[in-house]
Amino acid sequence: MRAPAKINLHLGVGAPRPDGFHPLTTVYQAVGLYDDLTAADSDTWRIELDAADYIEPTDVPLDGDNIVDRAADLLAAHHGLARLGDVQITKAIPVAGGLAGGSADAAAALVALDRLWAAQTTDEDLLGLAAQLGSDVPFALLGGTALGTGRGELVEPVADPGTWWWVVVPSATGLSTPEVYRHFDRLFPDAPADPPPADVLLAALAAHDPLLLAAALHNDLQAAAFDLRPDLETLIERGESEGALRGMVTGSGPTCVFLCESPDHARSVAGALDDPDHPVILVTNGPVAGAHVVEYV
Ligand SMILES: C[C@](O)(CO)[C@H](O)COP(=O)(O)OP(=O)(O)OC[C@H]1O[C@@H](n2ccc(N)nc2=O)[C@H](O)[C@@H]1O
Ligand SMILES: Nc1ncnc2c1ncn2[C@@H]1O[C@H](COP(=O)(O)OP(=O)(O)OP(=O)(O)O)[C@@H](O)[C@H]1O
Repeated sequence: MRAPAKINLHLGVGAPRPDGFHPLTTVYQAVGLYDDLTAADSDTWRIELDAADYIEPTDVPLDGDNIVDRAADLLAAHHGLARLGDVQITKAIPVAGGLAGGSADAAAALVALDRLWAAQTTDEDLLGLAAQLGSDVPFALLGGTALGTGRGELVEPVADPGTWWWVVVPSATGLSTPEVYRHFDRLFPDAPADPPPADVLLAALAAHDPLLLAAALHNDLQAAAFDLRPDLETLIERGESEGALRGMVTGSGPTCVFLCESPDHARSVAGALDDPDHPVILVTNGPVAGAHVVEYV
């Protein structure tokens, strides 16, 4: 199985609900950075990790705190099955980066274990289980480009013809998603109950106009991320002065993404940003498929 990272092209955040979650209007796009996951028959349960060289393996828990472990528990309980299998995660999505890497693994695990256990879970039930695992997990199943509402777990595909090019700049240290939301609450105690809508962004996507999209990119968590990590604002200013159409923090950060006109343009912006503070710079595109089976030959 292969599952993609996401970026949020629009992230409108409202005042916290009684359950503590924030109502969102978000536009997700799945981009071509992937975690791979395989699940094999076993009479025990085990998770192993193989991480890209820019990922610190100790950042990913391998015990019950791994979201794959939780996904397996939930799916097994749903069907009254025993949780058995050998799971191998090959991680390339930066950890705690705002790219929903854990959510990608959870989505991949649900689909891989459903096949391994011949459980034949319906799509509707898979989406329901995904939502219990995390707000970003249903989108990792769906992929493409989608409007997310509720706390982000209600997803529906939107029109996004063509391909967009992105430079993705992860950070050596992550940001905690709950901490960024808490800081948003401190900065914006009067946030509206209804999150800002995504209409302008959706129109830019449908028109496939890069300048319109650049102007429409929006992230209500960006101010909180900048406050916690002032270096991110400097990085975005640098990327834009190096010619990116627009730079933005994705999700709760700290990963920054830069919209570019073409693969060549993206490679040139990536080259200009390369420095000792940013040893990892990735060029990718979207939209791409959600969690899907890859047959290895
Ligand atoms: C920042 C985003 O990545 C944007 O897509 C998501 O909103 C985060 O989604 P996620 O990591 O799947 O988040 P969850 O695992 O559902 O929630 C983790 C924590 O983030 C905060 N959280 C998350 C989603 C949301 N709509 N409001 C929140 O306040 C809550 O403190 C929650 O306890
Ligand atoms: N399979 C996993 N991969 C990565 N992190 C995991 C995994 N399982 C549990 N975690 C824990 O979850 C935390 C958040 O990781 P993740 O990479 O999903 O963050 P994120 O990309 O910021 O998520 P989001 O964008 O959905 O808020 C990590 O710090 C780690 O402790």
